[in-house]
Amino acid sequence: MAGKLMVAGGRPLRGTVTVSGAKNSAVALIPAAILAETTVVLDNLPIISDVGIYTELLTELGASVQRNGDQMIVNPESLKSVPMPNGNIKKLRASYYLMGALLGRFGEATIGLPGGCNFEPRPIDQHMKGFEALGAEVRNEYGSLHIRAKQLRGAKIYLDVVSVGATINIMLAASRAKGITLIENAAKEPEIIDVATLLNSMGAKIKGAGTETIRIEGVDSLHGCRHSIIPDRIQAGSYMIAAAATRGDVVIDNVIPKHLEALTAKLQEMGVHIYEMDESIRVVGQPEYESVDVKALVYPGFATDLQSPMTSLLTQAKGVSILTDYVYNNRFKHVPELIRMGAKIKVEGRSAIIEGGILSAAKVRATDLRAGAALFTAALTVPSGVTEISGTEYIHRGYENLVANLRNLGAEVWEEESTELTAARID
Ligand SMILES: CC(=O)N[C@H]1[C@@H](OP(=O)(O)OP(=O)(O)OC[C@H]2O[C@@H](n3ccc(=O)[nH]c3=O)[C@H](O)[C@@H]2O)O[C@H](CO)[C@@H](O)[C@@H]1O
Ligand SMILES: C=C(OP(=O)(O)O)C(=O)O
Repeated sequence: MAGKLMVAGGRPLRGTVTVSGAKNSAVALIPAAILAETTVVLDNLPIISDVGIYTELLTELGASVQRNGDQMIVNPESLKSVPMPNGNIKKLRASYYLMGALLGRFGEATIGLPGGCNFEPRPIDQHMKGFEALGAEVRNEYGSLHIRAKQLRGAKIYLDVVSVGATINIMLAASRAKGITLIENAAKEPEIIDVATLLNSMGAKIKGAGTETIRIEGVDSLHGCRHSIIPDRIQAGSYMIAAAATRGDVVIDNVIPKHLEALTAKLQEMGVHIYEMDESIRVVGQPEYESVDVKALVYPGFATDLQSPMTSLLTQAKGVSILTDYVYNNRFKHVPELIRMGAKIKVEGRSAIIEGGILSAAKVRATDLRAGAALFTAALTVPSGVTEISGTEYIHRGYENLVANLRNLGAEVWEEESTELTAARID
């Protein structure tokens, strides 16, 4: 449903919120499951639209998929490598993992170019470079990639850019290649370790996930297993930022505090009080914050997926902060919308220069998932009036139960069906 999120801000968030499993793991683990020849059970799945679309994609491929709350049972016994040029494949970015998974399982895949949050061009040349190094032929015809290999063979692959998606896609295909694959300059995000853990439980032989060199010894077949998904560090980080922005006091539960170190350090530098427990983090907001400079980098640096909501928090600091994204060249679609809410922000190259000040209610549009996070964070700080955020379909890609969670924390938030008929802004 195209909807709008209505936020009457100005209330500090207080209480406890429990974070779901990680979107960026889930959307890789679900396709990884089809490499198995028997049933895979995934626990702690987030209930978000990306997972719903992936459930449909697996069904279209002939797998039997059962969902019970946060559990998914995938039986891939009747799976086929059906060409998937259009439809659901275009609805999410991580559909590209079906390329690696089908290539590993059947030696062939025909998959349309991915959709999802296109806040800037997001090439997948490194994925293709990896498949080709493994011996596959890749043809791009009418917006679909046809990938074929008579026999995948292990290879040494140096990634020109550190890419989460390319690292995982190559791991998926290489786990069924003959011989040894080395991925050099691999991404180190926790979700990569999660995927390697699942594949190893399925019988793969992967070492080094979480470091810059991953070694995969191909195996002849993979089998079913049961796996629990890691907590979503981006959802957790978003609640931490919202708690600080509203000067609230929130315990965020079901987190791995180590995954959030870069954010925690930055919040502390601003003056936010943070207490880490084994599986939870308490964030206690303060009346005043110092301005800081933030650099979004690959893991373990500050996550680019948190830079948009962080932009909103920095509007609450004294003075001028500079936020630079070194992962994406131009991930600032949230900035013009924040400016509509009275924020003083200038974008120069890959940096946003943010001057602190009070925001006001406005009608704004989320054009991607984390732009949505930036907007609900900003709206929660607005002292009076109701902010209307359209584009909730993006927000539902990555935040399980957002409205209920924020309401439990004392926010006045609700969702309404959008009556906008066109993409043009009518306000
Ligand atoms: C489903 C998922 O896990 N999505 C995450 C994943 O996206 P995704 O895996 O798509 O992002 P990448 O890590 O691949 O992208 C990092 C950078 O490398 C560039 N690049 C990437 C691949 C490629 O073949 N060529 C190339 O030039 C991209 O344009 C980008 O500038 O990591 C991003 C960076 O942490 C996060 O923002 C996304 O939330
Ligand atoms: C950009 C994101 O996701 P995706 O790569 O799935 O579009 C995100 O989670 O912020």
